[in-house]
Amino acid sequence: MTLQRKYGRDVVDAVIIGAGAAGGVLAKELSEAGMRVVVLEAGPFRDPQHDFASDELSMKSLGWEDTRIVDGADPLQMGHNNSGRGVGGGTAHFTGVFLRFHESDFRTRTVDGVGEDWPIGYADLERFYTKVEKEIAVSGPKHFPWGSYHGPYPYPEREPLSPNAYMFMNGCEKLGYRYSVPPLAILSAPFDGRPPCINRGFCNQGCMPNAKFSTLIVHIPKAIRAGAEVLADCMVTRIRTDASGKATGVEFVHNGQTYVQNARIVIVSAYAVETPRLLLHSADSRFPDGLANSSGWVGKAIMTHSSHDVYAKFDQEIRLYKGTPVLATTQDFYETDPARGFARGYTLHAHGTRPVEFASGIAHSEQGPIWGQRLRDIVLDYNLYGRVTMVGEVLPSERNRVTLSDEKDANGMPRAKVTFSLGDNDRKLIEHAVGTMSSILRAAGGTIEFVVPDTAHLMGGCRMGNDPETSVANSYGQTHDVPNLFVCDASLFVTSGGGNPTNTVMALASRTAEYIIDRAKRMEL
Ligand SMILES: Cc1cc2nc3c(=O)[nH]c(=O)nc-3n(C[C@H](O)[C@H](O)[C@H](O)COP(=O)(O)OP(=O)(O)OC[C@H]3O[C@@H](n4cnc5c(N)ncnc54)[C@H](O)[C@@H]3O)c2cc1C
Repeated sequence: MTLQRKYGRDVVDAVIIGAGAAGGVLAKELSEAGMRVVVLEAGPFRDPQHDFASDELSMKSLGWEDTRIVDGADPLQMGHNNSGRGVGGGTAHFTGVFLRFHESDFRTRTVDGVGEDWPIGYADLERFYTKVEKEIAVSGPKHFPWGSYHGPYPYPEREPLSPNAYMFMNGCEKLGYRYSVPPLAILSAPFDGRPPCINRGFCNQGCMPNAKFSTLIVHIPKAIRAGAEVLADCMVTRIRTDASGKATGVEFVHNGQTYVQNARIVIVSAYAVETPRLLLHSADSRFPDGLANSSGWVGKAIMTHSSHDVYAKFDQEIRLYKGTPVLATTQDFYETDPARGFARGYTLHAHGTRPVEFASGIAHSEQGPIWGQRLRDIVLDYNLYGRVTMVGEVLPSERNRVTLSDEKDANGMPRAKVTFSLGDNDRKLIEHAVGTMSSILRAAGGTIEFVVPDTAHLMGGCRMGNDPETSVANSYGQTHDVPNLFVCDASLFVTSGGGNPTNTVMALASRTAEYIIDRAKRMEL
């Protein structure tokens, strides 16, 4: 079937590659400012009521399932666990924990002598955090104990209706750790035609009732109302440039056919693996090492969060499937404490899980491998398990990177190769966090049974910075080499922070949108 296009023959103001967390924000902001915008999204345009199912296995399809080659000492597990595909991107099946970064996250080199400083600080993002949180009615506590922002959040905190959250709070209480219901991009009361959460607990399978925010249901519909054209199932395979070195548009594939979209500004919001992959693949005679890559930093310093889970067995039922997965959190271990012997820190969440994730997790736990009758016996006791999960800072390393492999995908694009190894500091941090998680579970009355190594979230690979020799883009995502080419997504992150990243991704996108609108008005782009 031929692709129906509104702006097919036009040079639009902006083409946005990827309709995820950042792409959604940009599409809404730019089109509401009167710019003519085309959004190209590799995955489908889903309807939550028809296309989301309360089914753990079938909803794995929300993840980016194309093959990626992984290597390094700690190869990352790709797919549903860390990338989304389809309008909404990762926000369609993310957990909805909506934290701000702390001030120290932007200055780890200065404060702790590790990582790198960002070219911006918390203060530069503060009003964008506030704007994004208000726009999607983030629910949160009246007083959040950690970081620079202590609330109140736009909507009241969620009732922690989850036995796992109560278990966690009980354990923290006994040990003297502070805890809180986290800020969540999940409604606690009706907002903008959407209902409050009814605790079905299928956040990671896509929220059918629309109580959980995603750009699929919030930003993209607003962008379309403002005139944006959103084309789903369109995989961008190349960014085009002209003889003067400016970006002129993109090539994309839909149903096996290649199309071109011309634009005055090209914005890549394809996430931490696909953004560097596309820039590297867009090499031409003028940019032989890939677009925006005169520094050699495209693809470098990709990061994840360490995300070990600790499971304990209790005498009473916990039922990890009940309610919103994360309803209790502590950031008491977020900042560097020299006595611990490593830099930076982590967030801990009481984190629910469904049976398939439980079974596949414990099967490769540090106590494993576990399979066969033993696995069946353990899963029969699923209701008795409680779980705590960490979100640990992983320091950037030049060696952790995305490159192009020799293998090609169905569109003839080289598959991404993702090389990743944890560093010494990362391992010490994990060991400490596993100790803290275990002590909380024990204090709550549980017996530790399984420690499951895991990672979550991707960041970096096109880091921002002031120095064009050691970074890909400035703090607005404008690439140093091609002034009308922007990167705007999690790949801009300089460090990973020790908390969930999406509020920061969206705040950065909101800031970039303001910059582009301002420059476009003054004809400077
Ligand atoms: C299971 C899970 C739970 C999570 N929980 C949380 C949480 O609780 N809190 C939190 O803060 N974060 C969470 N995250 C992380 C969050 O999803 C990401 O931080 C966020 O989505 C990143 O936004 P982005 O705009 O950089 O990329 P994405 O949202 O991933 O969007 C990128 C989009 O680009 C599209 N794309 C890629 N390549 C191309 C191409 N060549 N052409 C066209 N389109 C392309 C993709 O299909 C995708 O839709 C979670 C993630 C997962 C997977």
